[in-house]
Amino acid sequence: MAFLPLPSLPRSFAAIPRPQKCRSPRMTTASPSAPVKVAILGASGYTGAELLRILAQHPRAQITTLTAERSAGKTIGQVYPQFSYGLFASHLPVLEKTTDVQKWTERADVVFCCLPHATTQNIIASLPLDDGLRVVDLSADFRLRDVEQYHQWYGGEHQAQQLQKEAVYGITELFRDQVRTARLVANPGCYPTSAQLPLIPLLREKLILPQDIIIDAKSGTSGAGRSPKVGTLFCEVADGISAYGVARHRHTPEIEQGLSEAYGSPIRVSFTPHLMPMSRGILATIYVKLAPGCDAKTLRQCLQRAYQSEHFVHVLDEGLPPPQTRHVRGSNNCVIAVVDDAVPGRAILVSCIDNVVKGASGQAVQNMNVMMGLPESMGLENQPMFP
Ligand SMILES: NC(=O)C1=CN([C@@H]2O[C@H](COP(=O)(O)OP(=O)(O)OC[C@H]3O[C@@H](n4cnc5c(N)ncnc54)[C@H](OP(=O)(O)O)[C@@H]3O)[C@@H](O)[C@H]2O)C=CC1
Ligand SMILES: CC(=O)N[C@@H](CCC(=O)OP(=O)(O)O)C(=O)O
Repeated sequence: MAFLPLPSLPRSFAAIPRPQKCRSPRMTTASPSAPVKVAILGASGYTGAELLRILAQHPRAQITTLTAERSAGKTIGQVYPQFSYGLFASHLPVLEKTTDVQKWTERADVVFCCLPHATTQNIIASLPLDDGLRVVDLSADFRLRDVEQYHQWYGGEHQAQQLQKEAVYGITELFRDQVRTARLVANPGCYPTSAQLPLIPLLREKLILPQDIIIDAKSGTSGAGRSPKVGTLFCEVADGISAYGVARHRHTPEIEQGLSEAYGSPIRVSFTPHLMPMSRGILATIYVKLAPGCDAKTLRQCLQRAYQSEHFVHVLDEGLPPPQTRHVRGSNNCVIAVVDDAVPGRAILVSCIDNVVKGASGQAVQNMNVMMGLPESMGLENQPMFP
């Protein structure tokens, strides 16, 4: 987070990309060395808290607004004691109500929206996007472009259908050019990030068949958010593992949308999420059918080519043990392994992320960096926490 004096200006900051349809971009009037003013809506939730942890180390971000619902009026240190110490804490504003839009948008260049699904679309529709405000939405409200599909999976009419069509889907490595000029980025879901990073390059190059893709994924309980629910109580989660949303999880259409666009025709997948007795992490084990003439080596080489210049996506060499959640914990990394299945004609991909970092707040900051013309890895250099 920015406490003056600010570090020297990154070269790329001189040419901040213009958002689409922007009438008066806020940052063009600011000095190039000015901090990027950030509002976090839903700061008292897990993804909001993770944004705070990341932005505390971001040299250009200045947090000007934090909002909450039940916790409005409190300091963030009263909600999360870890944020009550030191210089960082003394610069943080008190949590205010999200609904006071006029008041807080005047103090923001970028808004991170960490609110529950369905609540988000009304809030975002009321924001002055035409005035240059840039938004990264962490909820699912703007991820599905098809209005009918949204209705089918989330229920209710979408309240901002134009923005739903306009929003750019923000897996940064795969859609960087669109993210750069977007007014509204739909930050992907955690499971969809873990599945699409390995699958999309393979489907673009048609190295795997579009049929019979099976995604078996396991998540830590922070994925369910901080609001109390029976399903995430200690006794329900500890000492066991459970499948949930079997054959009907709302991330299925999100994954299918990305894979279908990559392949050029509709793809259906079998996707089963599981809840694990751990706080963070996603491990996705993905079973695919190889296109004629391909093997695990062909797939690995394709992924290594696709991600060779990327800071956060790492494709393991042959023979290395598959990634574990503890290898990415607290980092913005996605680590991928590719192996030949014992069954001829099939391969197995193992993909690992931290659900609240690359699966949510880390990717959101990565998108903000791209949108604001900052170095993409700024604030995201954290190494994984192990043990
Ligand atoms: N957790 C994860 O791993 C991921 C989550 N997401 C998505 O990001 C969003 C935030 O998730 P997460 O942080 O886990 O959720 P939490 O439940 O932990 O936090 C929700 C936040 O929204 C606020 N809030 C709740 N109801 C309302 C309301 N009616 N109006 C305004 N604010 C409200 C809460 O305030 P208060 O606490 O004060 O009531 C809290 O700050 C969700 O849409 C989620 O699906 C996306 C990817 C991964
Ligand atoms: C463990 C757990 O409950 N996970 C959440 C997914 C969290 C996430 O990435 O995404 P959304 O933004 O789409 O909520 C779930 O299954 O609904």
